[in-house]
Amino acid sequence: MKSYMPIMLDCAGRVCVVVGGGRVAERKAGELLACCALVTVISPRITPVLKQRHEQGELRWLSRKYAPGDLEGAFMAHAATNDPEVNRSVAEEAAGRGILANVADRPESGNFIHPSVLRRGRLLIAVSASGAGPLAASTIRRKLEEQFGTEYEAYLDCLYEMRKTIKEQVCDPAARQKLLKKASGPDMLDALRRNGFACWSAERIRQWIDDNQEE
Ligand SMILES: C[C@@]1(CC(=O)O)C2=NC(=C\c3[nH]c(c(CCC(=O)O)c3CC(=O)O)Cc3[nH]c(c(CC(=O)O)c3CCC(=O)O)/C=C3\N/C(=C\2)[C@@H](CCC(=O)O)[C@]3(C)CC(=O)O)/[C@H]1CCC(=O)O
Ligand SMILES: NC(=O)c1ccc[n+]([C@@H]2O[C@H](COP(=O)([O-])OP(=O)(O)OC[C@H]3O[C@@H](n4cnc5c(N)ncnc54)[C@H](O)[C@@H]3O)[C@@H](O)[C@H]2O)c1
Repeated sequence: MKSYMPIMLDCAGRVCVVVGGGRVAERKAGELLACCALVTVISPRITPVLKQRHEQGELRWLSRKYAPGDLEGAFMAHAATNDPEVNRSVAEEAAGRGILANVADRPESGNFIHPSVLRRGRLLIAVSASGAGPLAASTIRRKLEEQFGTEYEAYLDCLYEMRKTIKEQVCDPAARQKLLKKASGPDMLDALRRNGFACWSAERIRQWIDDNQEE
């Protein structure tokens, strides 16, 4: 069985090339734009959504067929055309340049695959069936959507503020570690739930630190 390394990749400001302009290219470009990559789509035809995003200045579109050399300067490439030969050429160029490549029709000729993704603000859950079947991954992701509702966005935003304040205000390493552990535990989720998931004020956070430091 193929075993993949899961990582969270920072693509912000990096040139990511998507070859092809159909439904699959649209999905991959969407994920890239969600993480602030500089997206270039190369395809004679593109979907209405990609066209709109191009018109809004969100991505670059080269309205032509792929040509070898198009990956120069790219951080990552997606081969997502409906022509297996073209996808193979893109994969070969990417391999020659040593860049990250995802190949839609022959995943084994690239060096990464996409998981099914659930985003709740800072919370990101990625599910992969390691190539066994994308629809299985997306079914599991849908189940997780029920379990991890939209409240997790507010919860993690609040936790972020709490951790920042704890790090700023508590110098003693042992006390700090104890508070960070407590803030990340299930009690905090319950406390926020009781409060309708409204984020605590800076004052309320400081109060919580004082109360819990004394224990
Ligand atoms: C999860 C998701 C993420 C995403 O793409 O962003 C994803 N595919 C999704 C949808 C989807 N894929 C396919 C259909 C049509 C129905 C069907 O055929 O089943 C649909 C449904 C649709 O399009 O709506 C067909 C398909 N997919 C691949 C092949 C080629 C092959 O397997 O060899 C073929 C046959 C093509 C053909 O025969 O023409 C390959 C891959 N697809 C992967 C990911 C990677 C493995 C992930 C894993 O196993 O964990 C991998 C290996 C490479 C990659 O793409 O990175 C996304 C769901 C998003 C969500 O809903 O959450
Ligand atoms: N990995 C996945 O998630 C997944 C899911 C479904 C399908 N697929 C596979 O992905 C591929 C694309 O699927 P789709 O539904 O987006 O297809 P599609 O037919 O909707 O789009 C294909 C796109 O490729 C472009 N194209 C064709 N030749 C080109 C060239 N020489 N240079 C640049 N662009 C070119 C076309 O203009 C079109 O925009 C297919 O091979 C399909 O088997 C993968």
